[in-house]
Amino acid sequence: MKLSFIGFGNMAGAMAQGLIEFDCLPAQNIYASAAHFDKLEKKAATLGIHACQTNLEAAAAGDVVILAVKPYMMETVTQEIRSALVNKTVVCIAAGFTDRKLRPLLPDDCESLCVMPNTPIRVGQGILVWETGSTLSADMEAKLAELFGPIALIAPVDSEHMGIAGTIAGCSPAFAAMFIEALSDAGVKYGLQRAQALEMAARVLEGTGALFMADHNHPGVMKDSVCSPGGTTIRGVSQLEKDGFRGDIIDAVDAVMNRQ
Ligand SMILES: NC(=O)C1=CN([C@@H]2O[C@H](COP(=O)(O)OP(=O)(O)OC[C@H]3O[C@@H](n4cnc5c(N)ncnc54)[C@H](O)[C@@H]3O)[C@@H](O)[C@H]2O)C=CC1
Ligand SMILES: O=C(O)[C@@H]1CCC=N1
Repeated sequence: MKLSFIGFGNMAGAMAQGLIEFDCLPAQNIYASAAHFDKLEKKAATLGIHACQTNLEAAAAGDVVILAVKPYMMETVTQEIRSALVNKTVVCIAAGFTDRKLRPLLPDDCESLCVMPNTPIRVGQGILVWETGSTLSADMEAKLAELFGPIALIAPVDSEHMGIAGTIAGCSPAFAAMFIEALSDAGVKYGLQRAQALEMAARVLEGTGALFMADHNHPGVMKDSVCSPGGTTIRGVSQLEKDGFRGDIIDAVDAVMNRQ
């Protein structure tokens, strides 16, 4: 399979790197175009993929064309490459897109899918929110699931829930990074070296996530297993509740959803 990225920024780069490093696809099967060719060329050389001079050249090269520009550019870019999308598989990763919004931008003779990836796909720990009921053939759906399965949890959702699932998967790495930063700030405040505090904070998120994936215990049960009666942790938990920690997270998701 040959894969083309139209737009090769943070998200496309993370997807390509994940695919290559986890041996899902050889680098020479990946093509990309972007706004600035000189910048793209450097990135492409590091990964061993093909840098294309134009979007049309990149779109023509792939069996699967991944639309990875900003959402507001999608209309212009699809118009530009429309002729090259005939009989291709088109995958759109733009936030806020579902099949209903994407299809009018594409030629009739192509199959398409809307997904929402997240940046941890680069290290094989991603999520790929996947819109169900797409125009993909069963054969291509299986091929794409096989391609991305080793580097992402495939999360099928219906069109109505693409926005919220995309927010939980796609935006939350920023929220999680803020938690890591804040926890490390606290460590530094009490004298830890920044590098060690950051590694510990990141490992806490990684390890707690892994615990959940292993046991599927309710997070409340996981929290209780750390809080001894009259102990130290419950004091921190109590303060977080006073500060509205959980409400803040839900408010953050509301803020994203209200923008979509
Ligand atoms: N960054 C993230 O964590 C996630 C991003 N997305 C989606 O991925 C898409 C890309 O986002 P990022 O990679 O974060 O943005 P970015 O700003 O890092 O990358 C955008 C890319 O588009 C290129 N570009 C700009 N104009 C172009 C044109 N006319 N033709 C071809 N390429 C052009 C830029 O050169 C750049 O390579 C967006 O639609 C976003 O909603 C989805 C999930 C997560
Ligand atoms: O903030 C953004 O626009 C993109 C969508 C999901 C993550 N980043």
